[in-house]
Amino acid sequence: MTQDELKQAVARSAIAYVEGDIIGVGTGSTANFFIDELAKIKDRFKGTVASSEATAARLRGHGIAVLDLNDVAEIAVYIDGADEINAAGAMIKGGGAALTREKIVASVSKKFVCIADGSKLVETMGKFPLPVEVLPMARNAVARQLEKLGGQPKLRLKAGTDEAFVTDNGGNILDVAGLAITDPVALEAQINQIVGVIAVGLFAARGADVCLLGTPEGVRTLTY
Ligand SMILES: O=C[C@H](O)[C@H](O)[C@H](O)COP(=O)(O)O
Repeated sequence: MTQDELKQAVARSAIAYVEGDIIGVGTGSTANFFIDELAKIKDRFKGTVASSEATAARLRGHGIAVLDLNDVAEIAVYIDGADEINAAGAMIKGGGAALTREKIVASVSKKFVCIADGSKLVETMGKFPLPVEVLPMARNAVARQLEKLGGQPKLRLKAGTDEAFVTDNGGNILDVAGLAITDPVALEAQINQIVGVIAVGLFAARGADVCLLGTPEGVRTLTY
């Protein structure tokens, strides 16, 4: 099975977790497969809250309503991919630069269902560089603080240019390599304290409740 086939399989399995009127929808290639599956049952719910402009555009392209989070009191389930996930359901996210909105939508959702191909399950997180969204004026100041934590931050660039990548929120991203994340909850709290950080792509204090993991033997369900 290809990685895309594994992603498609978990996206299909995630449909069983869709509940309530409003669905929280993540960002990325796995989330995109999920959106395509969600379109097939769009008469079963009222609308969605999107974690990025790209996700909102794909949902609207399928004729699915996208609501402003300010108009939504409660989300039963949030479904999204991850760059890494550990045995406790803590994740690194933000490879697709949507970490801040993903964290916000996840924070108001009762259940977080992570959908990922098997390669994302790791023992110790940190091989995937940890994305940190920062205010542009603070990017060098934040980078110096991240170095003190043992990381090697690198400013994410717009593909094929030497200009800084700009997120949906007007922020920049520092991708921090070299961290062996043995205590994700503590590191998330520590990075959140750095002035100039908008959000860190560690989802540990609020991790996944369920992970649907695509493997060649089938979809494994991990619950936390
Ligand atoms: O910012 C992007 C998100 O956190 C994605 O959920 C994450 O990067 C995983 O993406 P993919 O499903 O493309 O591997």
